[in-house]
Amino acid sequence: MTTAHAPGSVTTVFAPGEGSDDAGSLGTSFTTADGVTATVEPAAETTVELDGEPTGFPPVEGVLRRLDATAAVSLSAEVPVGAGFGASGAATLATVLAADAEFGPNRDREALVTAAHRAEVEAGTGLGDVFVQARGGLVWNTGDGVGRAERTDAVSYATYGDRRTADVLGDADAMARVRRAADDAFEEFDPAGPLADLFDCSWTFADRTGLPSDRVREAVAAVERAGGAATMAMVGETVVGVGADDTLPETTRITTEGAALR
Ligand SMILES: Nc1ncnc2c1ncn2[C@@H]1O[C@H](COP(=O)(O)OP(=O)(O)OP(=O)(O)O)[C@@H](O)[C@H]1O
Ligand SMILES: CC(C)(CO)[C@@H](O)C(=O)[O-]
Repeated sequence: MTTAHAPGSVTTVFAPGEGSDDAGSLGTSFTTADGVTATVEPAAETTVELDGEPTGFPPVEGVLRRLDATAAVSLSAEVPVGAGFGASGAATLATVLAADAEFGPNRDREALVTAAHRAEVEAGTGLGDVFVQARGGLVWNTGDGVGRAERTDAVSYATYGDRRTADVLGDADAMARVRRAADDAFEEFDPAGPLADLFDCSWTFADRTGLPSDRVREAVAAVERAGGAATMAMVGETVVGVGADDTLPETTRITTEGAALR
């Protein structure tokens, strides 16, 4: 039995990449210390459980097929699933690291991360989360290559429900709005600046995409009234904020640690 952990990741601005699927998306994201743990054991056929309950998990099942492995996968999530924390990517990345260590043949890390990414793209559950989760930190690509900053800021959040990323990525009108709004947001982005400025600029992006629900809008407004800054975690019913500690009930922090065996 082998266990691996991958951090969650929150994407605040994104745009689909223009190149091959393997290039990942453009955007700004940060990894969260809270993530997903996967424990993998040999089994005649693949099964997945999440926090003790049997479930279907297409990108996890897909990445095992890519390794030509069958396994019993037990996932434990410290962040909500389907809520903008990249839990699907974290589950897939932790599974592929653990499965390769358990079954061999000890592929290099880049090959495993690429396999996780392809499984995410195929399932429609992510466009680049696993690259961020493999690295850790504040990670961005606004069109000039990947940048990374070692940040450990505290972040508060509230989650109001789940929303399938695949539904949003498959909506052509929504994605056209996303592309237009991202172009402007990338011009404002300053990776060395305070997180509050990133969240303000990200909220301008989110607002223009039309993706935030009324509940998300109300929570962002409440944080702003309390003197903080907040935005929507793409693509979930989740608000992340700084500077208004009591307004959002949960807390996590940016981690610089990427996915690893435990
Ligand atoms: N109990 C569950 N609730 C929600 N999703 C679940 C559950 N069990 C398994 N899944 C799977 O988890 C995946 C959730 O993927 P999705 O991309 O929507 O969310 P996420 O990765 O947590 O968030 P995001 O991509 O928005 O950051 C889907 O493949 C879904 O089938
Ligand atoms: C698709 C996405 C913007 C939202 O889940 C992000 O997770 C990504 O880039 O993989």
